[in-house]
Amino acid sequence: MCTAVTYRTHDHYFGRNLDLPSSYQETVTITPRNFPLPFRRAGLRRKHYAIIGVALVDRGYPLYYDATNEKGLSIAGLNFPGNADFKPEAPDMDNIAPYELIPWLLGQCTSLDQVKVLLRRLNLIRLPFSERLPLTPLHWMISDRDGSMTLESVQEGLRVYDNPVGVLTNNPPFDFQMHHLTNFLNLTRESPTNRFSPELHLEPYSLGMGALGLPGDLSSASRFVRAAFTKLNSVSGASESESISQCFHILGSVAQYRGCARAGDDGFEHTLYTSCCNTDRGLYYYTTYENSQITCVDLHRERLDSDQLVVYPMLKGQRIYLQNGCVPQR
Ligand SMILES: C[C@H](CCC(=O)NCCS(=O)(=O)O)[C@H]1CC[C@H]2[C@@H]3CC[C@@H]4C[C@H](O)CC[C@]4(C)[C@H]3C[C@H](O)[C@]12C
Repeated sequence: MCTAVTYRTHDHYFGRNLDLPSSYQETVTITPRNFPLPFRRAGLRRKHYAIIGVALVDRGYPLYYDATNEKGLSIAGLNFPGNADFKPEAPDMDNIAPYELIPWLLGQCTSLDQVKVLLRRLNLIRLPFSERLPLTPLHWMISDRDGSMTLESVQEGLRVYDNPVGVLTNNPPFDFQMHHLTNFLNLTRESPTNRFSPELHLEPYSLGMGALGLPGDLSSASRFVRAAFTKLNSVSGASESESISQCFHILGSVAQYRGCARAGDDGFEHTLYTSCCNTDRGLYYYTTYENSQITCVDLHRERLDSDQLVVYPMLKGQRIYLQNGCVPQR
């Protein structure tokens, strides 16, 4: 499963964990403004906003998992098995395949208001990218500087929710996740006082007891609550370094460690990468499961008027700073 979050200090940040048993060869991919973007049922778009994010490039097409455009609009796709339902083509609608949604919206929109206009005509269709990469059940968090929304194509149709938390995980559907927060309305960052019974003398024995009851497991419902609590109580300085550090810590609170959640015969769910994009400046930061050093790719260092994709492999090996010249064995 996955988690996406936004974080705001001086600048705006959009990040996600990608949790899977194994990777697909994803890369940090920049789609410049003149890269021709073919849409299977919605024509060819020759000019669009530039996009940076993580994608699998297949047959020359950027299959984005999460991305931000040069105007700071961001989208992440997360697994939504059993609930995502894509539709047959419909006349007078923008018929968009799920894998096309990110380039479709980020190519044309600068804000959530513009996205909302396009969503009125959007029909997410049951059209796979290829035989090797079939349809996968996704839902999306879409964010700009001022807010977030959740997009779910379910049996009843397209559901668009305001997302005042700025967090998305996986199942169940988003209206459940929001309502579920009610169960935790009593949690607090402050030290609690005894409300259990005036007949007993009960005192906290540790800091952090105001959040006793915050779910610690890796289920998507629990990760939603935990990421929300961590994010909404986050305090950090506004510098770039302090901001991204805090954003990585929020995502770290819901990261998955290999071995704790079995994923079928394929192995164990683990956080393949964590990203945090400064959406105001087009800086895409990431770490991987075995590389805790933060790596950054800058959208604005590329030739954004080009027509060629730019692809950076994710740096995956652990990088250890040898402070006194030590030589780790093996
Ligand atoms: C699996 C991932 C979600 C992570 C997650 O939640 N994992 C829980 C697994 S489990 O449910 O717990 O077992 C999602 C997130 C984004 C997705 C890609 C989006 C582009 C493209 C769309 C095409 O249509 C199919 C291939 C394609 C490359 C997609 C593959 C896969 O679907 C990706 C990686």
